[in-house]
Amino acid sequence: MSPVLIKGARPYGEGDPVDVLVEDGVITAIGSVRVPDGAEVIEAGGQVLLPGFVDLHTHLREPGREDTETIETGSAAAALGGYTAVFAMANTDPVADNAVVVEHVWRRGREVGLVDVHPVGAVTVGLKGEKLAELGTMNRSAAGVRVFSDDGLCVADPLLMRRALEYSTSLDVVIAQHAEEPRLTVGAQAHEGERAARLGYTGWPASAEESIVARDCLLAFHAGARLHVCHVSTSGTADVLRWAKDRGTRVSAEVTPHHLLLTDERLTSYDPVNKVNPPLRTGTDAEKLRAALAEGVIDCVATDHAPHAVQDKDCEWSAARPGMLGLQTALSIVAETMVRTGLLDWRGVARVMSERPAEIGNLPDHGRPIEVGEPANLTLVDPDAEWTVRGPELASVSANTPYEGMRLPGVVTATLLRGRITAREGKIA
Ligand SMILES: NC(=O)N[C@@H](CC(=O)O)C(=O)O
Ligand SMILES: [Zn+2]
Ligand SMILES: [Zn+2]
Repeated sequence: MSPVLIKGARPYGEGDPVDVLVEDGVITAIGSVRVPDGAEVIEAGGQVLLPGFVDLHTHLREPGREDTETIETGSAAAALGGYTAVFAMANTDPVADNAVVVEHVWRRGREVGLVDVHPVGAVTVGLKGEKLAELGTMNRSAAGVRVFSDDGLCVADPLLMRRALEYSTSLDVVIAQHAEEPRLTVGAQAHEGERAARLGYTGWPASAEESIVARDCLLAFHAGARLHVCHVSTSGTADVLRWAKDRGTRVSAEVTPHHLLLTDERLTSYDPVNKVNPPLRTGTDAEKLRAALAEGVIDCVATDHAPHAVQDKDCEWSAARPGMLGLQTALSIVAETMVRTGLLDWRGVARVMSERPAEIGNLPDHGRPIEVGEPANLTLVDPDAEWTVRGPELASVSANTPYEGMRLPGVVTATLLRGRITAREGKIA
């Protein structure tokens, strides 16, 4: 593997530009560095250098729905979006609820080699919410599963959730919950509020999320277990998290880029590209979520990248599947909602997109400081450049981006995985 010299980059967007030399997958020099023989040179021109992003919440759809995304195409989207590691959710077909499936996903991710693909294991067999899957077997498999979730569905039974949390403590793994009380969201189509009412959609109330988060925080507290809350969407959930953290609960939480930027005002377009679970909420929710992320009450950003086929999106709202693409647009949405607004600086972006997710997902080689001797998982971002989102040009098989045609700030210009360039100038290397 040839050395890579990143010339004139600003780590965390701070200070004067420096050269960063990468050899054998490790950062070996930072400062003013002479170009070594055979080195690939990246002229950074003062761009922002960050630790490679880590996504705790991705749907890669393989096995089962390769017509919408594969581990290969999803990995490409991730690398182009600045990611060096992703956690692939278990709601595949077959479900990733056993060692065979999680090892398959993990191996395929390694073969593709663009990002580290860490399979999430299901909490319950077949995501049915009836009995616990063999968490220990998945944890001890080659895939080394460290995050478990029934995402797409909520582990609604409190006894089962309690057992999962208690069992998780002996494995030192985290249970990630899709917080949705199913009894409160029967037939739900959109955020419960004035807009949904006017359009005649059954509402998805904030309380369906908040009641599960409150319950789970209490269960986790009493079990001494680690809980991770997926895609926080309401300001009330942020309040519950603040309370739970204050009393010492081992809880972490993520917010998606779309819940930071988009609101239920989008409903009036009737375009199912805006249908997602949990639904787009109000402008006040989005504002409070941004503040909670800046404050650390919400730990990190996760994409909930959810590719869907044309026939599952280009249809009547009520028949459409929920979910939207996220991997290639996440950095730009964070730049727009958090950096341009002054809520986070680039060091803060490193925290919410790399360091915290790596800690929560227990990835010791990711989210590391940009220092000599550290693994070279790195992302170079041009903070001043802008680009226009075009669904069909994204690397995903699917094209269901809610940002179609939008001009966004922040362009990922290079991604390095263990010292190897995986993406460069918008192309897979
Ligand atoms: N977010 C979504 O709307 N959809 C996800 C499932 C999920 O994250 O709950 C999917 O798998 O399509
Ligand atoms: Zn979910
Ligand atoms: Zn999801």
